[in-house]
Amino acid sequence: MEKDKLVREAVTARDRAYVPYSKFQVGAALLTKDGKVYHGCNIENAAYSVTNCAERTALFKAVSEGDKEFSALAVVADTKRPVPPCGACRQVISELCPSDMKVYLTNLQGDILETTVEELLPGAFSPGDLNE
Ligand SMILES: O=c1ccn([C@H]2C[C@H](O)[C@@H](CO)O2)c(=O)[nH]1
Ligand SMILES: [Zn+2]
Repeated sequence: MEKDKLVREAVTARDRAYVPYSKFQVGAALLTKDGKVYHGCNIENAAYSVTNCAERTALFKAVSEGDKEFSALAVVADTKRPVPPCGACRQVISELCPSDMKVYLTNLQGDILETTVEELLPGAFSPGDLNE
């Protein structure tokens, strides 16, 4: 799938954000190796800290449906610069996606920062560090 199409999917996902507190809508679109797209939006809570970000929503939806092979992720918000994922999402992305996978960080003005999982969290704590 083309980058621009995946970004448009993320914009669609963003419209479904549940953000009564921050009013800051974020959307994500996660492409699987076999061409399926999982949408994610941020979902807030009156107990603020249990909010789930758009990126983790998309990843958790995919894994819970049995998908675990991913080829790209797009994220969008109404930010001046392409929206940077938070630290928690970087950790989860790095656990579940290949390190060389493309991540498209975007905003509503159409700026796109093309990065990779490894660049988002270099030296991430990973399953191999558990010494099992
Ligand atoms: O990359 C990001 C950054 C922030 N948020 C959400 C969390 C919260 O609902 C709101 C403000 O931080 O934006 C995301 O979903 N993804
Ligand atoms: Zn996050």
